[in-house]
Amino acid sequence: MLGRSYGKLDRMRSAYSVETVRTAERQLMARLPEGALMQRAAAGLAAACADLLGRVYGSRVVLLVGSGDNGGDALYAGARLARRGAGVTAVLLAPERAHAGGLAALRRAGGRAVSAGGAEGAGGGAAGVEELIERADLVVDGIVGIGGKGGLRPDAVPLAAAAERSRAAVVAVDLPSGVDAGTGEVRGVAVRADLTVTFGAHKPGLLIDPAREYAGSVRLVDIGLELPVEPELEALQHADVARLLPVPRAESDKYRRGVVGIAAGSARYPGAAVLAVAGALRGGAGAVRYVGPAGDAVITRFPETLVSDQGPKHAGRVQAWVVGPGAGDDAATVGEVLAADVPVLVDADGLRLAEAGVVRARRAPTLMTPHAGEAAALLGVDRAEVEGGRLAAVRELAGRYGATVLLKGSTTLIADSGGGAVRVNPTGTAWLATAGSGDVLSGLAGSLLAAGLSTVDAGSVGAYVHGLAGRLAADGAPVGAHDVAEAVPEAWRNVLAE
Ligand SMILES: NC(=O)C1=CN([C@@H]2O[C@H](COP(=O)(O)OP(=O)(O)OC[C@H]3O[C@@H](n4cnc5c(N)ncnc54)[C@H](OP(=O)(O)O)[C@@H]3O)[C@@H](O)[C@H]2O)[C@@H](O)CC1
Ligand SMILES: [K+]
Repeated sequence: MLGRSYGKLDRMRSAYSVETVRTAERQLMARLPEGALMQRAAAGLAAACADLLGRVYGSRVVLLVGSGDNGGDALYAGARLARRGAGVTAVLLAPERAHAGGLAALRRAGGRAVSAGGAEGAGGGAAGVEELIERADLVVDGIVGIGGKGGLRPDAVPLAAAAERSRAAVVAVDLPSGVDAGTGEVRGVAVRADLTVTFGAHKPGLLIDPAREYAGSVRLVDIGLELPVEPELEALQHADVARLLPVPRAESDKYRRGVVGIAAGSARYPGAAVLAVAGALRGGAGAVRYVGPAGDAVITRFPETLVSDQGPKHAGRVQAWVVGPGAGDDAATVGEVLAADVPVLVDADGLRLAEAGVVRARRAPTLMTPHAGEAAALLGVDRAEVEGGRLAAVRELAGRYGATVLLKGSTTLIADSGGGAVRVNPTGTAWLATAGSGDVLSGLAGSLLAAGLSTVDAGSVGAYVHGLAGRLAADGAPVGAHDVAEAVPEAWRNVLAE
């Protein structure tokens, strides 16, 4: 086996909960002159806006300004842009509660302010405001940030809609207004940004769908916060994955590299077995052992597979098992695999057939890999509930089963039952939503388990490489699951080349 220890997680992209960010901000603010943090935030925001505009002088900038400090950031950044020659108009959602210092700074710099709803001064009135937004070059969304509760309020909805219609680039301040910073949930309308400039730390909502989709690309502005070692969420990057990928040593033979057992497929669904083996052969284990009724199909496609028609118990030693893809109703095989004292990955039909009590009682680790529909069935809730609240769902399942759970989707999440940071995969692509793609992932991640990675690492590295393989294989066109499996070596090389 190739045990790989993972030291300092210094390169990961991390996200921190709103409470953690608030605490860090309070501690820092106590040591700094008043307003210093907001100036740092505004300076970073204005620089990002200027980059996006290219030419600041003569550009038309509209600020959408709510009643909190998020609006304050927008106003101070607007003042900086106005000083560089932009025509800046602030649209105030609550004129009497807008950040006073920010508003004064904007006015001093030559910017103007109008009310969002009423006809307060020239250019006011709802229709006029929407027209202003539609004709802008840049819209800055400072409606609400980490202080937001619930979805966007009704008075802000027409502004978000006008920003979406507009040809202007939309920059969200800290977060797109209307998304839940902590969970990634989106209730009703939210601002759709091209760029989100976030301060101090990523918030979970910026990394998890559906909110992530609203954020566009995300730029982090360092405002000097000191954050705890363990984040709430972490996303591996190329360098992290490169350090985790198993590398054979000079003295390795196939058994030392690990043998992965695949108990999958049925006479009716041989394809799932073939695809799981296709993933497993490219996942770093030294050998792939296949057990089940689809042996002929497997050996025809992959003659290097060790095929057995005995059950898992008599198949010979493996360092990890994958069970479930295309398994139909074969509960006996699932039970036999779960009784083995090695790491087990349970996918697809296997999820339905694995009893929670049995999984919880296992001494060796278990990795479960449901998609949203399967997770919903296990939790007894609607699929929409899982899709809308992915972070809560993955944590709940991990707790119930005492297992590591990988919840598939465009932002795949991996949670350990022991708590700790949840991993989020940044390489997903919609092209991976294709039949059999999950079978490839289960083989790949199972192979990484056999090579000695922990369940959390095998799941997150598997998802990362699988997502990258999907992108490389697709390259803008539809692909089949076997194309994804074949692109795994290229994805692997791509990671190591960094
Ligand atoms: N702290 C720091 O050091 C730093 C903080 N910084 C910045 O401050 C931001 C946090 O500021 P914050 O705490 O003032 O809250 P914020 O996000 O502006 O919203 C609260 C206001 O919005 C309102 N509101 C609530 N829900 C709403 C909804 N759904 N739809 C519409 N409105 C809604 C709510 O109104 P109320 O409920 O009172 O009527 C309240 O007045 C943070 O994201 C970052 O940008 C940076 O400058 C760096 C330094
Ligand atoms: K915002």
